[in-house]
Amino acid sequence: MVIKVAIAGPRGKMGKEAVATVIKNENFLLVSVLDSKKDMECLGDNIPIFTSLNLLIEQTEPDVLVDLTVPSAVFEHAMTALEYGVRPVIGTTGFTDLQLDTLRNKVEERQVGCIIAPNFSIGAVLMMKFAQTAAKYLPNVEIIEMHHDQKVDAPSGTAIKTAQMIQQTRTSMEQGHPEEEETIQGARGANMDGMHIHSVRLPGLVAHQQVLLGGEGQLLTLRHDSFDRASFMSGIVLSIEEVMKRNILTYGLEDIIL
Ligand SMILES: NC(=O)C1=CN([C@@H]2O[C@H](COP(=O)(O)OP(=O)(O)OC[C@H]3O[C@@H](n4cnc5c(N)ncnc54)[C@H](OP(=O)(O)O)[C@@H]3O)[C@@H](O)[C@H]2O)C=CC1
Ligand SMILES: O=C(O)C1=N[C@H](C(=O)O)C[C@H](O)C1
Repeated sequence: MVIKVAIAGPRGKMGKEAVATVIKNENFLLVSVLDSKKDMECLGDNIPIFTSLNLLIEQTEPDVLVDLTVPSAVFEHAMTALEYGVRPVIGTTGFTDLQLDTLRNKVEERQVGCIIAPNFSIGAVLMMKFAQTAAKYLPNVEIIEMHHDQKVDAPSGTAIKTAQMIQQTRTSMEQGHPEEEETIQGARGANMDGMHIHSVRLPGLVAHQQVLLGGEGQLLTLRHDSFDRASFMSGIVLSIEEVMKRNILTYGLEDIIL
């Protein structure tokens, strides 16, 4: 069966790559795209562009909506898609806990699959999994995520997901000196359950993360680098295929890939 796919954010850095990936996959048919401004009638290959998700769904009937947009738009896109029975595959980051819970309830109510993947690259998923295992033995954790300077959310979705996975194995505790004080606010980064997350934004970067795990006289460093957005494409293909088989909300690709 050919899977009918729509993509939100087709002119973005990720969206462009995803459009090319879906078009060249013979098991998928790109039926439409959702843009914030319709300054073209059609994308190449006569793919219609919509600015209204409702109209896009009613007129082109996709099976799956791939969202690669912005934190301020993605939640509404996902809720609308689920309402229509269209399965979201979401790469966009910046969800609040409340939004994730609301989506989970919506998926349960509609019984329609939804995949939220903070990171589509296999290397990043492995890094998160290895960090989760390591933190059981080395519970002093600092996460340093580094991205291009056009990124709007901080910390990255990958860093948040990494810390959440580590929380499942690490005994909850504060780190550093009990009386430590910041001379400049923010110097110790964000504090998630005692773990510290530091966000670096620089031109020239794509997506990079280090997880530092300290112990007595030792340091374990786990590092992943995406040098090119091609690194995310096989995860998008897998998610489109997998979301068609599921009726639950899947948050993170570790349960699918590993
Ligand atoms: N899960 C993963 O593996 C990855 C996730 N990401 C995430 O994907 C998202 C996109 O990243 P990236 O491509 O770098 O960002 P870009 O800023 O390059 O692209 C975002 C695109 O979304 C469009 N857009 C904004 N609002 C809407 C809307 N309401 N409807 C439709 N389109 C809209 C923008 O159009 P305009 O500028 O005209 O408003 C723009 O073309 C981010 O949240 C990022 O964190 C990125 C890489 C990997
Ligand atoms: O904005 C990006 O570029 C990326 N966003 C995702 C995140 O927030 O973790 C995934 C990847 O790191 C690239």
